[in-house]
Amino acid sequence: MIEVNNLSVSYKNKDKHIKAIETVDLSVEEGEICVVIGASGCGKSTLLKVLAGILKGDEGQVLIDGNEVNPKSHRIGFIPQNYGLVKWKSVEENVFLSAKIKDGKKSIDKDFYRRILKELDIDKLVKRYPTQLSGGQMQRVSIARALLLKPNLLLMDEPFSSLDAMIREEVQELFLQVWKEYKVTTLLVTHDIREAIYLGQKIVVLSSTPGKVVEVIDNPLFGKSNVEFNKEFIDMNIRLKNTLKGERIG
Ligand SMILES: Nc1ncnc2c1ncn2[C@@H]1O[C@H](COP(=O)(O)OP(=O)(O)OP(=O)(O)O)[C@@H](O)[C@H]1O
Repeated sequence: MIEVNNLSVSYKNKDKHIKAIETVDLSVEEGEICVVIGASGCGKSTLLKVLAGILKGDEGQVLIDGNEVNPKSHRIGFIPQNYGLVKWKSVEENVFLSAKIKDGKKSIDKDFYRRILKELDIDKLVKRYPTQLSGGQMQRVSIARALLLKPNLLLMDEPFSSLDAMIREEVQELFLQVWKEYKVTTLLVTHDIREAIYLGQKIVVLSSTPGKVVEVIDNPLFGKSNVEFNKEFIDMNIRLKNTLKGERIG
């Protein structure tokens, strides 16, 4: 279980002090997918970086199963917004990277590796380097790397944003399939309302900067495809839109 208690984070640049997140409380149950949605600049990436152990908060704490977050001891798969690929390593080496660091190359589940690469449609790109890939392809390599690690906690920062509509739906579905098999606790950040409704068992809405939690929704529409014209979906869409709009104005 992930617990974020009273978390505030700020950036200090020379004479400037930018508060990115203010007194955020949030919990994610074991095996749950929690989607965090909010306007651009509201602190979503900052929250994920603290959960990944890359950034420290000014106040508050982040606990994974009761222990302070520690990337060395916890198995955290992180898909950052800029994909986080190593430029001088091939696609294959990039995909192996996190699992290799954690467990050594010999322990990598090669069947799972082949399956993910095929389903993400990057199996023909394994010898290429990141500079030879499109944004959407780099995003899929980053997703493959995080999934191959078989993490206990998966942190995804707008992981499907560079994919075109058709591929996005396929990759979202693949993610749900893998999640159903491994039930990995997941925190996914997005500003796409449709994606939040499809992928979030729990949806947490953040206010505009500094990000505060304004609403937490247990989402009955989680994992349901082709529901865009159902009243329940339309109502949820309007509810989220209004909360986000209200927060931007307020
Ligand atoms: N390194 C930094 N130094 C100073 N300010 C920063 C830094 N990184 C982020 N910020 C500021 O902190 C706030 C939160 O940024 P963050 O990237 O977490 O937002 P976000 O919700 O992920 O945005 P987006 O949806 O556009 O990716 C913003 O006001 C941003 O300008």
